[in-house]
Amino acid sequence: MRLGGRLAAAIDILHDIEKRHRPAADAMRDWGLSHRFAGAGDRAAIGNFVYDGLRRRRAASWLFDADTPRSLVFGGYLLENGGGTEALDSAFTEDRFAPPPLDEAELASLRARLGQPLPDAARANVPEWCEPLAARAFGEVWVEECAALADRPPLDMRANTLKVEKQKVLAALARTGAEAARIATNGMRVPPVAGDGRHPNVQAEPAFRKGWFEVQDEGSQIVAELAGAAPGRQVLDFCAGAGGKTLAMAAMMENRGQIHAYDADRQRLAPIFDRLKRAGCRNVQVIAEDEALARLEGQMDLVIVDAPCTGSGTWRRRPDAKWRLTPQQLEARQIEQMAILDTASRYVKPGGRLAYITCSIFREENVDQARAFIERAPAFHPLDHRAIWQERFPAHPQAAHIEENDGIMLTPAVTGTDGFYFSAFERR
Ligand SMILES: C[S@@+](CC[C@H](N)C(=O)[O-])C[C@H]1O[C@@H](n2cnc3c(N)ncnc32)[C@H](O)[C@@H]1O
Repeated sequence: MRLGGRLAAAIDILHDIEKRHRPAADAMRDWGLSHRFAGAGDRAAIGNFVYDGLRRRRAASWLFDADTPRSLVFGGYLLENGGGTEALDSAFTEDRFAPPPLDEAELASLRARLGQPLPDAARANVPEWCEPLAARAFGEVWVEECAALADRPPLDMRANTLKVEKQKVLAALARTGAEAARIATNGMRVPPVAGDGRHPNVQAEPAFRKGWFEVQDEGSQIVAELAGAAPGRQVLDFCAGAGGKTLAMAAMMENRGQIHAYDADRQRLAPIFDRLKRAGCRNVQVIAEDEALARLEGQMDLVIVDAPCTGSGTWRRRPDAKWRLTPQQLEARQIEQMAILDTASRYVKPGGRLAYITCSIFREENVDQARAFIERAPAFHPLDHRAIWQERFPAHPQAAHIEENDGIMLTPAVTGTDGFYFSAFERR
């Protein structure tokens, strides 16, 4: 396929996403199934057009003065690749599968706006109702912080030290372009793709099948490290899901002590069994029965709550979720977070630690929850987050937003990772 056909395909996929309110990944997959002639390179390029348009929706629609699949794809293309309207001309003239060329209104808007500084709202690229939330979270740098959430993400991995050292994994992955990550101890990173490129399919590598590494955002690795799991401890991962944090903690514990992995939704735990086996984790007990959970009350050295949240910190990877999110969903997540913190705290033993994690950037799900929890649960007090960070990552004192009593915030702009929040409390 040539550029014109690829752009047209991206527009079709965005129409499908919009009309049927479905996740971008599902629409992409269905398009692939009904267009089997498209090769891997075509799919990657089309995927980039779809995701770039969604990441930069406000900027693209400002450029065209229209919020349509067409303006998202063309705008995303121009913003990502630079250049003027002539960059699109060849797509229209040399390909009969191309979308109709730019009309007078589109050209007029582009002539007036292309090359002009973007207004704040367009640069931030978040839904209008999220702007005050972002301003509350980041103060005067909210536009820069949100703009970084609209960039293409890197591909991050974690070397599994239960099996092998990071250097050996990096050597095995040499042809993928993976390098040591900046902060996470066992992190490895392939930088964001450029142009119509795509990330290597690392899960097809023999090293992956051997359990030498996991695909995991560096921010997720960092918060797992901050939680403080150590060999010999008794740990409850209360929202274990597919086990991303569980696996990282099992490696930190060198398979000594015990991790109890629980999730209210058993279906979410399904992938954990294969992952544990592949990674060689032998100290993880997946909790399937409520009685088994009840026996842990007041017994745990560490309970981690990787809470269900809006996922606003992951908008680089799931930009379609950014536009689907509603204030009602934010409110529902806050109510769940409160209830889960209260329940999970029962399992912490005196002197033990409760770690609260979200992949959200909103204070409403982060600091507000941490402070409200302390109010409700006087047996707990916040730990010194500066000390926790300094102990774990002494070489990177500036790499996160840290407030001593209020927790640690990782962001694409400051940490170079997805957005994450971490706070920890100790039971007296
Ligand atoms: C952010 S995800 C967990 C991701 C996982 N820890 C990882 O690192 O891969 C949040 C999880 O919380 C679970 N959850 C939601 N409500 C819960 C509750 N009341 N108690 C325990 N888990 C809950 C969800 O099923 C979901 O799997």
